[in-house]
Amino acid sequence: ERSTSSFSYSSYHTLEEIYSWIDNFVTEYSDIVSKIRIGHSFENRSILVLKFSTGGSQRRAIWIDTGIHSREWITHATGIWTAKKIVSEYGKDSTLTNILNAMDIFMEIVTNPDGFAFTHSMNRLWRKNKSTRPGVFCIGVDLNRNWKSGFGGNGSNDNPCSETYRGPSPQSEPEVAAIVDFITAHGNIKALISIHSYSQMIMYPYGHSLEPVPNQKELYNLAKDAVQALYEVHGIEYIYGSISTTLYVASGITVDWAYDSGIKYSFTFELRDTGSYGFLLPASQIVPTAQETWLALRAIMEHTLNH
Ligand SMILES: NS(=O)(=O)N[C@@H](Cc1ccccc1)C(=O)O
Ligand SMILES: [Zn+2]
Repeated sequence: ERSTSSFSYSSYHTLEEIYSWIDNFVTEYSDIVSKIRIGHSFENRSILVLKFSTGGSQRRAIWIDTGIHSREWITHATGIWTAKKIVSEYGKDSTLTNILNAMDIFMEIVTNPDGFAFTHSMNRLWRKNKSTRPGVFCIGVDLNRNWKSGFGGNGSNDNPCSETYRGPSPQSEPEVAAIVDFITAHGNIKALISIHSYSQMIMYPYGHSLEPVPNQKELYNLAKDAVQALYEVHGIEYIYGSISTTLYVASGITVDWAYDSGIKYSFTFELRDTGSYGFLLPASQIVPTAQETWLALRAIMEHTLNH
């Protein structure tokens, strides 16, 4: 099917279906979207990023990633829906149009392709990547503990059999190194949003320490506005604050690295729900979740545009 019109945005999909959708999507909307291969996974799958751009070069940009934890299927599904929303709203929604007339958006939908394939084939609740090392019995590194900022601290584990195994060294995992290299080379990313599930939270750095970041008040108020915008769609209540004070201490995480790299608008989302279904959120909640999440994303992107 060449067009994306037969694709169900209210279903969960396999890795192959998502990669095929990406090809159809960039073909169909080639005037505004392109596909970039930023690297490959441990098992040699392509790591793909969608670039939304209306022109210019090296414009300020926003990074969004979903699926860094492979079992969090609602996040990939939300990313796909959001990609379609962006191309549908450009020229219609004035806020989004203003954002895309001045900035680019980069979206990595399947940030952990090996783990994601494994959740379909063998273990629905797999979280980590699938890296192996000589003499190490257990498989996989927690890609949200492998980043340089705060690496090795509390809230990460040096036991390879742990679900929060940090890996042997910062950026040891190709899935993390690919993003670090891309964002560093780009040099003009102004906001980063890393999307997880579940718990219904919008949080900002730091995770590795209880210390507030310099612009904590600004991030607190922006998170508050984003949570309110989300609530107004379907009445779903999120909590918000810094990661370490709102959730728990976690070290070597994406958003701490982003913040310390100069991306002052770094956020992490925990989507629906609060535990009734958890990682097994029914497909019937995909579109409602994506619809409400869009308002929060747009609020953060608009603030980034204007500051
Ligand atoms: N999605 S989750 O269930 O794995 N929870 C996340 C929570 C989290 C998300 C972002 C930064 C630090 C911590 C985790 O990585 O532990
Ligand atoms: Zn997660």
